[in-house]
Formats: sequence, structure tokens, C-alpha cells
Amino acid sequence: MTDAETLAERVKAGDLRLYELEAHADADTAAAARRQLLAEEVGADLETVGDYSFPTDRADPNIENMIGVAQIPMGVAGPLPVDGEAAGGSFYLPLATTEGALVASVNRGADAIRAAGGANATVLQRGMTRAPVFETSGVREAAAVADWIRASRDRLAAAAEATTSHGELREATPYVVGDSVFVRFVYDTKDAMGMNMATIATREAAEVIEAETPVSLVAVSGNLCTDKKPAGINAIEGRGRSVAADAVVPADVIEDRFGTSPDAIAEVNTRKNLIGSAKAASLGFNAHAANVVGAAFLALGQDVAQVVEGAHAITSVEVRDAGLYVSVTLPALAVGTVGGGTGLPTQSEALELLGLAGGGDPPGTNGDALAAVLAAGALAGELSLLGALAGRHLASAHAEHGR
Ligand SMILES: CC(C)(COP(=O)([O-])OP(=O)([O-])OC[C@H]1O[C@@H](n2cnc3c(N)ncnc32)[C@H](O)[C@@H]1OP(=O)([O-])[O-])[C@@H](O)C(=O)NCCC(=O)NCCSC(=O)C[C@@](C)(O)CC(=O)[O-]
Ligand SMILES: NC(=O)C1=CN([C@@H]2O[C@H](COP(=O)(O)OP(=O)(O)OC[C@H]3O[C@@H](n4cnc5c(N)ncnc54)[C@H](OP(=O)(O)O)[C@@H]3O)[C@@H](O)[C@H]2O)C=CC1
Repeated sequence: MTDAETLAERVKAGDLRLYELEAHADADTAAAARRQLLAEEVGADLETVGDYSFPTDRADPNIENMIGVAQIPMGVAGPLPVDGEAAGGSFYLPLATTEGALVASVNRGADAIRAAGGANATVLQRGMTRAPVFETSGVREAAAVADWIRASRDRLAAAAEATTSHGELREATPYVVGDSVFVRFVYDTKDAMGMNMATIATREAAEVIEAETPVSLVAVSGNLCTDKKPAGINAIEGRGRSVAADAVVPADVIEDRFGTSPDAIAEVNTRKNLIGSAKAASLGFNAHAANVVGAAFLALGQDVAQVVEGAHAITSVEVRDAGLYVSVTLPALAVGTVGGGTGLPTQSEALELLGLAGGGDPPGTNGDALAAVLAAGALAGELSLLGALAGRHLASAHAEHGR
């Protein structure tokens, strides 16, 4: 084993690549060597980046060229009472963010939801997607291959499911565009977000398609999945978990907590979230679902790039006799309680805070519960921001809390 200084020297001399250091030293020394090298080369002080509390090799599956950690402040909003098949109870929602006023806002929304007797939350469907693209000789061959795929679902499922003890193929839907055939594979990935699982399973199914038909695979991901890009197909068909939450908040609670009326909030929702979003051709008809999804994803070890599809949410509001009805529906929330970043130390502690670390019994139930809690959190965020806009205190709130 080599010390950090020697490793840094060997990289400088061109004897080792920056990413090869773990083969010559433990993970801690390798990270220290990279910091030393960077400090010398660019003069950056990385002392805080290198000051963290968990064994460096815990992050092995999650990062390459590790130099340390990015620390993001984490707060909690709650307790947030949630009632649903997947999640029942009162939750403190961990949120990691650098946006002042965000946690206060979700906390205020949770407070109003508590006063209203809680939120309902329900998981509408589970289905992580991967859509390879194949090349054919032309439209007639493409149409014939699409027919073959429709007729061969069981063979494709057998190939795909041979790669996983948890994943189950739900659908394999072909789409033809000119001489390209896309197949949107949809899997129940249980408690895993499932993108690695779905990709590995799809590669096997794609090999069957290539072996049995004249097509050739161009790419295992053909963007009809659609992962980490804004896409109507996710907003309409769903991806990961499709989940919805709602609550009816009495008028006196609206007035007390937000200093405004149900009518004023309903008008903001119509003109902002519906008309404004339509005019902007937005895929998100909500105020800031991405704020809660993003901050919760960071805290809980989710893949933050999937905040893109997590933001495809619709918020609806209606004034009823009992008070203000508010709902938020997130069609494409990619969440998991195993795999990915969920096993990292702070992330698994944050999942423990929700009582949702690891696999559920039966598998899939923890992932569903996480989706339900996040939907209720998004509801709290929507309610509070709509209240701030209707009560005209958004700017003053951020002047006070956010800078
Ligand atoms: C900031 C507040 C909450 C003040 O809210 P307030 O009503 O002025 O203050 P308050 O002192 O009366 O507190 C009310 C409640 O807020 C919570 N609260 C209050 N302070 C704290 C705190 N320090 N820490 C934790 N919780 C706090 C707490 O629940 C408290 O109840 P209490 O417990 O006192 O009975 C409110 O003005 C607010 O929510 N404003 C909206 C801010 C917001 O939602 N920002 C989101 C980010 S904006 C953005 O990123 C997206 C955007 C806006 O661009 C999207 C778009 O286009 O719309
Ligand atoms: N490959 C890609 O194209 C992409 C990858 N990613 C990354 O993929 C990672 C997430 O992939 P993901 O597949 O979720 O995670 P992992 O690759 O970490 O795999 C999780 C594995 O956990 C096992 N497992 C154990 N218990 C359970 C349970 N209760 N429910 C479900 N699975 C269980 C499964 O094994 P088994 O299958 O053997 O049953 C599953 O495959 C993230 O790091 C993300 O950033 C993101 C986007 C694209």
C-alpha cells in the first residue's frame, strides 16, 4: 500500500491515472491523494470536502474519482399525517436543500394538513421503464417486428426476469417510427427505483428480439423510456411510481395559517398552475413539486436527475363546503428504498427516520410508502406556496428566510 503523497506524485509523473488509485491504496488514502493533487494543481482548499464521518469505501458503488463529500444542510418538515394503503402514520420528512424558506414552507403546509386531519395518499401504479431502439430495413419490416413483440410477451418476460429475483415484466409495448422500432419495457421493480435492474433485464430481452427477428439493436435506451428528460409519455403513461395525495383544509385553517381565503388560493391555482402552465406549454401544472421531490431525493439517496420526471405533477384545487380541497398527482416519481444511493450512511439514516430503510415486507411496500409520503410532502409544499402567493407574502418570506 502506498501513502497519499506518493500516489499524488505517481499521478503527476503520468505513472497512474487519477481513477486508478484504489488499486494501490485504501479508499481513504486514494481520496486524500486526489485532494492533495488538486490542491497543488489548482490551489483549491479541499479541507472541508475531505472532512466526513463515514468510511470512504462505503461510497464505492456510488462514485468514481472520489475526493470527499458535498454536504447539504438537511431539515425536517412535520409531523405530516398520511393515510393510505401504502403509508399510514405521522412522518417527519427529511429535506436537504440550500433554499432558505423551503423547509419552513413545507412545515407550514404540514401544519395546515395536520389541522385538517391529515392527507390521503395512494399509489396508482408501479412501473420502471426502459425502451431500447432497433433498426429495421423499413416500415413493413418494422410493423412485422412490432407484431412479433406483441405476440412474444411471455418469451421476453422469461428472458428479462431471468436476470433478477425481484423484477417482473409488466408490459413490452412496441412503437414504430419509420425504420425504427422502440419497445417500452415496464417493470415492477419492487423496492428498488429499478433503473439498473430494468436496463440489465432489457438487455437480455433485446437479445431475444435480435436473435428471433431481423432487427438489430441500436441502443438499449432509445429515449422513449424516458429517463431524466422532460417527456409527455411519462406525464401521461407514468414512470416509477404514479402517486397522488389530497386533503380538505377547513376555511378557518386556511385563514389562520396562510392569512388568505380558499377562494383566493383557488384563483391562484387556476390562473397560475393551470392557465399559466398551459400557456408555457409546461409538463408540470404545479407550483413547486420539484422543490420537495428534489430536497427529499437528496436527503434520501434517490437519483436527483430524476427530479425531472418527478416535476411532472398536476395540482388541483377546489372550494368545497368543508373547505379547500387540494390534490397533487405525480405520475412519474422514481423512488426506491434499496439500491442506488439508499445504502449510504446519511441517506439510510434519513430513510430510517421515515421507518422505510431497506426492502419492504412484502417487497415493494417500502417503495410504495416512500412514494406516498413524498406525495403528501409535495401537497404540503403546494398548499403553502399557493397560500403565500394568494396572501401576497412570497417575496417577504424569502427576504426574511432565504438570504
Ligand atoms: C416562510 C413561511 C413559512 C413563513 O410563514 P408565516 O406564516 O409568515 O410565518 P409564521 O411565523 O406565522 O409561521 C407559520 C408556520 O410556518 C412554519 N414555519 C415558520 N417559520 C419556520 C421555520 N423557521 N422553520 C420551520 N417552520 C417554520 C411553522 O409551521 C409555522 O407555524 P407554527 O409552528 O409557528 O405554529 C411562509 O411565508 C411561506 O411558506 N412562504 C412560501 C415560501 C415557499 O414556499 N417557498 C418555496 C420556494 S419558492 C420557489 O423555489 C419556486 C417558485 C416560487 O419560483 C415557483 C413558482 O414559480 O411559483
Ligand atoms: N443503468 C442505467 O441505465 C441507469 C442507472 N441508474 C442508477 O441505477 C441505480 C438504481 O438502480 P436499481 O436497479 O434501483 O438499484 P441497484 O442497481 O442498486 O440494484 C438493486 C438490487 O437490489 C436487489 N433487491 C434486494 N431487495 C430488493 C427489494 N425488496 N426490491 C427490489 N430489489 C431488491 C435487487 O436484486 P435482484 O434484481 O437480483 O432481485 C435489485 O436489482 C442508481 O444508482 C441510479 O443512479 C440511473 C439511471 C439509469
